[in-house]
Amino acid sequence: MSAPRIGVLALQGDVREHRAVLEAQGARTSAVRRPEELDGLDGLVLPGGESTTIAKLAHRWGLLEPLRAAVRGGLPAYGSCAGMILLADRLLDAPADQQTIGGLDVTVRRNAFGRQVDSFESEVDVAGVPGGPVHAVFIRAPWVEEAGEQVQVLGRVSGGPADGRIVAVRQGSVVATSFHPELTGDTRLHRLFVELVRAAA
Ligand SMILES: NC(=O)CC[C@H](N)C(=O)O
Repeated sequence: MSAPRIGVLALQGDVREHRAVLEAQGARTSAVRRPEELDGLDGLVLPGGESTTIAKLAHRWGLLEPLRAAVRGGLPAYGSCAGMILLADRLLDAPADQQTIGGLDVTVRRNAFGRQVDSFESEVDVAGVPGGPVHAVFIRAPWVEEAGEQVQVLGRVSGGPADGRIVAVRQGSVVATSFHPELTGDTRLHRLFVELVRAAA
Protein backbone atom coordinates (compact mmCIF):
# COMPACT_ATOMS: atom_id res chain seq x y z
CA MET A 1 0.00 0.00 0.00
CA SER A 2 1.00 3.63 -0.24
CA ALA A 3 1.86 5.47 2.93
CA PRO A 4 -0.60 4.56 5.70
CA ARG A 5 -2.61 7.49 7.03
CA ILE A 6 -2.31 7.84 10.77
CA GLY A 7 -4.24 10.45 12.73
CA VAL A 8 -2.86 11.78 16.00
CA LEU A 9 -5.43 13.00 18.51
CA ALA A 10 -4.40 16.64 18.90
CA LEU A 11 -6.42 18.00 21.81
CA GLN A 12 -3.54 18.27 24.28
CA GLY A 13 -0.19 16.60 24.84
CA ASP A 14 2.79 15.21 22.93
CA VAL A 15 1.32 15.45 19.44
CA ARG A 16 4.23 16.81 17.43
CA GLU A 17 6.72 14.23 18.72
CA HIS A 18 4.52 11.30 17.64
CA ARG A 19 3.86 12.80 14.23
CA ALA A 20 7.57 13.29 13.58
CA VAL A 21 8.45 9.68 14.46
CA LEU A 22 5.50 8.26 12.50
CA GLU A 23 6.42 10.32 9.43
CA ALA A 24 9.99 9.05 9.71
CA GLN A 25 8.52 5.51 9.54
CA GLY A 26 6.82 6.26 6.24
CA ALA A 27 3.34 7.16 7.52
CA ARG A 28 1.33 10.21 6.50
CA THR A 29 0.04 11.89 9.62
CA SER A 30 -2.70 14.36 10.40
CA ALA A 31 -4.07 16.03 13.50
CA VAL A 32 -7.46 14.85 14.75
CA ARG A 33 -9.55 17.49 16.51
CA ARG A 34 -12.94 16.99 14.87
CA PRO A 35 -14.99 13.85 14.20
CA GLU A 36 -14.72 14.22 10.41
CA GLU A 37 -10.93 14.13 10.69
CA LEU A 38 -11.25 10.44 11.57
CA ASP A 39 -12.56 9.71 8.08
CA GLY A 40 -10.21 7.75 5.86
CA LEU A 41 -7.62 7.02 8.55
CA ASP A 42 -5.77 3.70 8.64
CA GLY A 43 -4.62 4.17 12.24
CA LEU A 44 -4.86 6.42 15.25
CA VAL A 45 -2.35 7.52 17.88
CA LEU A 46 -3.40 8.80 21.29
CA PRO A 47 -0.49 10.75 22.74
CA GLY A 48 0.57 11.34 26.32
CA GLY A 49 -0.52 14.44 28.15
CA GLU A 50 -3.22 14.72 30.76
CA SER A 51 -5.92 12.11 30.25
CA THR A 52 -8.57 13.97 32.27
CA THR A 53 -8.12 17.05 30.05
CA ILE A 54 -7.99 15.06 26.83
CA ALA A 55 -11.16 13.14 27.76
CA LYS A 56 -13.02 16.35 28.68
CA LEU A 57 -11.99 18.06 25.45
CA ALA A 58 -12.91 14.98 23.41
CA HIS A 59 -16.33 15.01 25.01
CA ARG A 60 -16.77 18.76 24.46
CA TRP A 61 -15.75 18.54 20.80
CA GLY A 62 -18.09 15.62 20.11
CA LEU A 63 -15.17 13.27 19.52
CA LEU A 64 -15.63 10.74 22.26
CA GLU A 65 -18.36 8.66 20.62
CA PRO A 66 -16.75 8.77 17.16
CA LEU A 67 -13.42 7.69 18.71
CA ARG A 68 -15.16 4.83 20.52
CA ALA A 69 -16.90 3.78 17.35
CA ALA A 70 -13.67 3.91 15.34
CA VAL A 71 -11.69 1.76 17.80
CA ARG A 72 -14.62 -0.63 18.27
CA GLY A 73 -14.84 -0.85 14.49
CA GLY A 74 -11.26 -2.09 14.30
CA LEU A 75 -9.24 1.06 13.57
CA PRO A 76 -5.71 0.22 14.79
CA ALA A 77 -4.80 2.44 17.72
CA TYR A 78 -1.68 3.10 19.76
CA GLY A 79 -1.78 4.97 23.05
CA SER A 80 1.21 6.13 25.10
CA CYS A 81 0.82 7.10 28.75
CA ALA A 82 -2.36 9.24 28.86
CA GLY A 83 -3.21 7.44 25.60
CA MET A 84 -3.05 4.12 27.45
CA ILE A 85 -5.47 5.53 30.02
CA LEU A 86 -7.82 6.61 27.23
CA LEU A 87 -7.78 3.11 25.70
CA ALA A 88 -8.51 1.34 28.99
CA ASP A 89 -11.93 -0.14 29.63
CA ARG A 90 -11.52 0.47 33.38
CA LEU A 91 -9.60 3.01 35.51
CA LEU A 92 -8.30 3.22 39.05
CA ASP A 93 -7.28 6.45 40.82
CA ALA A 94 -9.24 8.49 38.30
CA PRO A 95 -12.04 10.99 38.93
CA ALA A 96 -15.33 9.05 39.13
CA ASP A 97 -16.61 10.81 36.01
CA GLN A 98 -13.48 10.35 33.87
CA GLN A 99 -14.53 8.86 30.56
CA THR A 100 -12.42 6.71 28.28
CA ILE A 101 -12.52 5.56 24.69
CA GLY A 102 -11.88 1.98 25.75
CA GLY A 103 -10.93 -0.91 23.51
CA LEU A 104 -8.44 -2.61 25.83
CA ASP A 105 -9.86 -5.08 28.33
CA VAL A 106 -7.58 -3.78 31.08
CA THR A 107 -7.76 -1.95 34.37
CA VAL A 108 -5.27 0.92 34.31
CA ARG A 109 -4.11 2.75 37.41
CA ARG A 110 -3.36 6.43 36.78
CA ASN A 111 -0.20 7.99 38.21
CA ALA A 112 0.68 4.51 39.45
CA PHE A 113 4.40 5.14 39.88
CA GLY A 114 3.85 8.26 41.97
CA ARG A 115 4.02 11.97 41.34
CA GLN A 116 5.77 13.97 38.64
CA VAL A 117 9.00 13.90 40.70
CA ASP A 118 8.90 10.10 40.64
CA SER A 119 9.23 10.07 36.85
CA PHE A 120 12.05 7.77 35.74
CA GLU A 121 13.73 5.99 32.86
CA SER A 122 14.27 2.26 32.52
CA GLU A 123 14.93 -0.54 30.04
CA VAL A 124 11.91 -2.64 29.09
CA ASP A 125 11.91 -5.80 26.98
CA VAL A 126 8.94 -5.51 24.62
CA ALA A 127 7.62 -8.65 22.91
CA GLY A 128 7.60 -8.16 19.14
CA VAL A 129 10.32 -5.50 19.27
CA PRO A 130 13.59 -7.09 18.21
CA GLY A 131 17.04 -5.75 19.02
CA GLY A 132 17.09 -5.60 22.80
CA PRO A 133 15.18 -3.66 25.43
CA VAL A 134 13.45 -0.37 24.72
CA HIS A 135 14.66 2.68 26.62
CA ALA A 136 11.47 3.73 28.35
CA VAL A 137 10.65 7.17 29.76
CA PHE A 138 7.93 7.14 32.42
CA ILE A 139 6.36 10.54 33.19
CA ARG A 140 3.72 10.33 35.92
CA ALA A 141 2.86 7.12 34.18
CA PRO A 142 0.05 4.63 34.58
CA TRP A 143 0.44 0.87 34.73
CA VAL A 144 -1.88 -1.97 33.83
CA GLU A 145 -3.18 -3.36 37.09
CA GLU A 146 -5.16 -6.21 35.49
CA ALA A 147 -5.38 -7.52 31.96
CA GLY A 148 -8.19 -9.61 30.49
CA GLU A 149 -7.66 -12.94 28.75
CA GLN A 150 -7.62 -11.43 25.27
CA VAL A 151 -4.85 -9.01 26.21
CA GLN A 152 -1.28 -9.85 25.35
CA VAL A 153 1.25 -8.49 27.84
CA LEU A 154 4.14 -7.09 25.79
CA GLY A 155 6.33 -5.68 28.53
CA ARG A 156 6.86 -5.36 32.25
CA VAL A 157 9.06 -3.26 34.50
CA SER A 158 12.10 -5.17 35.63
CA GLY A 159 13.68 -4.28 38.96
CA GLY A 160 12.89 -1.61 41.51
CA PRO A 161 9.74 -1.24 43.60
CA ALA A 162 7.46 -1.68 40.57
CA ASP A 163 9.17 -4.89 39.43
CA GLY A 164 6.84 -6.98 37.25
CA ARG A 165 4.25 -4.27 36.64
CA ILE A 166 2.69 -4.39 33.18
CA VAL A 167 3.64 -1.39 31.03
CA ALA A 168 3.02 -2.53 27.45
CA VAL A 169 -0.01 -4.42 26.12
CA ARG A 170 -1.76 -5.36 22.92
CA GLN A 171 -5.26 -6.59 22.16
CA GLY A 172 -5.82 -7.22 18.48
CA SER A 173 -4.84 -4.01 16.72
CA VAL A 174 -4.86 -1.87 19.87
CA VAL A 175 -1.47 -1.28 21.49
CA ALA A 176 -0.58 0.77 24.55
CA THR A 177 2.52 1.63 26.55
CA SER A 178 2.85 3.38 29.90
CA PHE A 179 5.98 5.07 28.62
CA HIS A 180 6.87 7.59 25.89
CA PRO A 181 8.88 6.08 23.01
CA GLU A 182 8.42 9.28 21.00
CA LEU A 183 10.88 11.06 23.32
CA THR A 184 13.85 8.72 23.10
CA GLY A 185 14.92 8.48 19.48
CA ASP A 186 14.12 4.74 19.61
CA THR A 187 11.64 4.33 16.77
CA ARG A 188 10.98 0.60 17.10
CA LEU A 189 7.59 0.82 18.81
CA HIS A 190 6.29 3.27 16.23
CA ARG A 191 7.65 1.00 13.49
CA LEU A 192 5.79 -1.92 15.05
CA PHE A 193 2.59 0.14 15.05
CA VAL A 194 3.04 1.36 11.47
CA GLU A 195 3.58 -2.26 10.37
CA LEU A 196 0.46 -3.30 12.24
CA VAL A 197 -1.48 -0.50 10.50
CA ARG A 198 -0.14 -1.58 7.10
CA ALA A 199 -1.08 -5.19 7.78
CA ALA A 200 -4.59 -4.21 8.89
CA ALA A 201 -5.27 -1.84 5.96
N1 LIG B 1 2.75 11.63 30.60
C1 LIG B 1 1.48 11.32 30.69
O1 LIG B 1 0.80 11.11 29.69
C2 LIG B 1 0.92 11.33 32.08
C3 LIG B 1 -0.49 10.83 32.17
C4 LIG B 1 -1.23 11.54 33.29
N2 LIG B 1 -0.71 11.19 34.57
C5 LIG B 1 -2.71 11.27 33.18
O2 LIG B 1 -3.34 10.76 34.02
O3 LIG B 1 -3.26 11.60 32.18
